[in-house]
Amino acid sequence: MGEPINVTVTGAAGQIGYALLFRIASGQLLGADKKVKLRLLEIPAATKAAEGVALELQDGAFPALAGVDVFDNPKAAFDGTNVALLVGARPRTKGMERGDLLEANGGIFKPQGEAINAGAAADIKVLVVGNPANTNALIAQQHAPDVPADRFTAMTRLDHNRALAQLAGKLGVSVEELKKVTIWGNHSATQYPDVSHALVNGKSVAAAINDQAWLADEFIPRVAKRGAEIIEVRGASSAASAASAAIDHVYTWVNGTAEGDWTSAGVISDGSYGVAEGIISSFPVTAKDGQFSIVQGLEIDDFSRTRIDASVAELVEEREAVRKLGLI
Ligand SMILES: NC(=O)c1ccc[n+]([C@@H]2O[C@H](COP(=O)([O-])OP(=O)(O)OC[C@H]3O[C@@H](n4cnc5c(N)ncnc54)[C@H](O)[C@@H]3O)[C@@H](O)[C@H]2O)c1
Ligand SMILES: O=C(O)C[C@H](O)C(=O)O
Repeated sequence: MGEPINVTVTGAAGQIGYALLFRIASGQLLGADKKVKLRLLEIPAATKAAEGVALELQDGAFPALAGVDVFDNPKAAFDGTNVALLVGARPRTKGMERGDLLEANGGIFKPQGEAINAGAAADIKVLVVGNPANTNALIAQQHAPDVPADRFTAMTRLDHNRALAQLAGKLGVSVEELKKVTIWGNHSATQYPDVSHALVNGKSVAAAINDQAWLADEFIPRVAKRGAEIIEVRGASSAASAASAAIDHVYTWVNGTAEGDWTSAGVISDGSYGVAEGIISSFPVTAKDGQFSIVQGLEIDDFSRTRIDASVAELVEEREAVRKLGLI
């Protein structure tokens, strides 16, 4: 199995943490052939609860789990870490948009970025889940100048999975029959779930659905507002599905995308598709040898252009807002 891989999870005593940690311990984050050492970071008021989770992890007797440590200090928690899952942040409640959390949560990601810069392993990979995920990832990245910028990613895999599930339901197929679905932009209601390149068993999804009104007026808002729907129906923000998407994101990053397919992830923009350089935006990405690459050369029609531009404009505004708050 080789040396254990250090995985730091922030917000370890929270809802997502509880759903996530046991899946990591069972080997689903990186592959069952790799041992993991968990490093749980919490605020001081919640370290006791995190210690309780650590006891339960021990009780799972997971062969892939090489150890669990609990920290209340980011410098210690990120020291030598290979994979960092930045989950710890306040979730929104009914009636809020994720952007409303910028002021409440943004401050968490500056010291964490600095701690990653100071002590993480050279191969560090960071996934930001805490909302607003894209801009929080940007804040962390901006405070880690010695870490390659492409190691900071934000989670839009949950949106991607939601899109797959909605399309599979509409078409009466299994999710594995779908390929090349894309989420563009922000993990917010402005995101653009795009099926214009998507395939079902090798044929165009748009042609198979043959209903532009359903795509524009039902599918897109359903996916983009699913987080709010979960909060409304469940009474709390999504947790197990978010944990599942975090597992998928990192597993794909490390183990690669399948030939002829791609996934969606918030990655630093190099200006591809006219997306403002330097923001963390969701793109269609492939993964190979532990690296995400933005899929190049896709045709963007007028409908897609308008939607991508709207979400990117929101991300640029969020960047301005955190500049004004002195967070970057
Ligand atoms: N990107 C996505 O798709 C997605 C999906 C679901 C939820 N989320 C977001 O994930 C975040 C966590 O959600 P949750 O339901 O687990 O919330 P939660 O309130 O149950 O847990 C959050 C935990 O983070 C801890 N925390 C707060 N500040 C911290 C810090 N500075 N360092 C370490 N830990 C800290 C809290 O003590 C708490 O235990 C929220 O911001 C939520 O909106 C994102
Ligand atoms: O919507 C939220 O606030 C939680 C999360 O980002 C989600 O998409 O479920």
